[in-house]
Amino acid sequence: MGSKEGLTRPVMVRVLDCSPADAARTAAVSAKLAVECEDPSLYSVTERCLEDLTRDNTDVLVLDLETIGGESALEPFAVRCPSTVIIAVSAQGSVSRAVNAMRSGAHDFLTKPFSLDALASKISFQLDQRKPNLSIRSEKTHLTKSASLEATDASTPSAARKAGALDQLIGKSLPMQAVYDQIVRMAPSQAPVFITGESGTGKELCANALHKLSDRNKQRIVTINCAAIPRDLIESEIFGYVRGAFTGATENRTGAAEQADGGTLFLDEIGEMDLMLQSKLLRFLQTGTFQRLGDTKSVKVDARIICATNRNPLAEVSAGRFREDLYYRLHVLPILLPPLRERRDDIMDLAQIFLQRFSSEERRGFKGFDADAEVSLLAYNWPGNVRQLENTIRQIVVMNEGQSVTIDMLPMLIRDPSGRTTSVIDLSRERAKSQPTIRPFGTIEPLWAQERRIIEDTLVAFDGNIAMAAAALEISPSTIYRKKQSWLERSC
Ligand SMILES: Nc1ncnc2c1ncn2[C@@H]1O[C@H](COP(=O)(O)OP(=O)(O)OP(=O)(O)O)[C@@H](O)[C@H]1O
Repeated sequence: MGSKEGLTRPVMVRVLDCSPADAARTAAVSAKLAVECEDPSLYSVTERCLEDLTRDNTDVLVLDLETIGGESALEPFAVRCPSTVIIAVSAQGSVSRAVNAMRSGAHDFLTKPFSLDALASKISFQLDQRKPNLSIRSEKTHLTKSASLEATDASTPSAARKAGALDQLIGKSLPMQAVYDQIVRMAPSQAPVFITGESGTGKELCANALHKLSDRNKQRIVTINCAAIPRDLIESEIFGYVRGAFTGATENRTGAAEQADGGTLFLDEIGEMDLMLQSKLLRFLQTGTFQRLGDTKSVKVDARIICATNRNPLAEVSAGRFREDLYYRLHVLPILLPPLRERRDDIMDLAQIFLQRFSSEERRGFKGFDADAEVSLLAYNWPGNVRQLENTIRQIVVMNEGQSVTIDMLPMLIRDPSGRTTSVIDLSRERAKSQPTIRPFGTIEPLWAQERRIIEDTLVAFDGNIAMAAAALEISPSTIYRKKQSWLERSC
């Protein structure tokens, strides 16, 4: 078996098929490829395969759709190994199945039974597109570094950490190690990165690490939070405007896209962007050019796009709130940040580092947590994720003295075992029950006022943190911003 020019290590092929005979037959494709292959790994159980994808290097993954539960179950595979060639196979081939499989992350599709030559040719075509990636050195294999990674001297998560690019991200759990690996692999690329994850899971930190590890790090990363800016101002924030474009535009202003020229444009909470602006962003992605508001000239900009959302982007597409074509333009390199409750191994590491940081900032002598406090921190569900843990530890440090954090220093919400599963909404309902609002008999509180009370209660419970309150209420932060604005307007 010869080695193709440009490939510097054996290719790793994995096959997932609940029929061991089919899996073995498919795996024989490795003998037909014009590249050197390691012994293929065969799986009949989805979970085992997913585990190995998180841990080890994978170049080619052949997935039987009946085994994984259909094409909609493909996404976790694509998310875990964004640079792997994924070929979906199925005994029930149809055009719509093939299209759906490719939309969910497969690179190609074959109907069973297929010839090994057909499979080999599809794999070879895809591998040819990825030659540079195949020379990336992974921690577990011995490969040659790619030129761009050498430039930042951060071709592995541990090298990236040594170089300081991952310093802000704390957590050694397996899901976070997989995230670090994705960051390191995706950073040198020019393709857009799409980060998803609940509020407070570290999406902004992740975007900053991607920028720091890229060869664009000499230029700026410019962040626009689409939820925090009123909708009618987002366009001018991103694309800028010229004097006279609207009332109050007294001078020309460059937008975030121009400021990010040569660097990175990070569009946080992109799910909040309205459909008209989504079209303009799509045109910018397609052409690299845009017009400032009120201008007729086009501006050309070279900015790498990273975007993030705490919504489910595919559900937003289905609901018609997010353009499908924009989704596929942006969703090239996906990163999914796991919620804290799914990586409990990280809770005490994070808590300890926050405790040290805030003790030193606030001149307190805290050194650690006693056993009961630790048990409560570990048992709590953390709906506001790392941000909630960080705020909780800061609050404890500010409000208490001592060497060890004890259970009575924890907020009631976390310390009360019966409250561990109690949501903030439940708490505000309890509060409403115990302190009924006194209103004249027969009057009914208007809906907006009731809504305002619930939102304000939740904000109090989360120390005014809008993102966390929004997550607990299962609404978007922009809804809270807009409601606050409307209450202000009512009181004027
Ligand atoms: N892995 C982590 N290590 C250390 N700090 C973290 C980590 N993840 C998040 N944080 C901290 O939690 C807070 C929220 O992080 P960040 O803003 O990146 O989250 P996010 O997912 O972008 O939130 P949102 O969706 O609300 O914008 C920040 O103060 C950040 O420093």
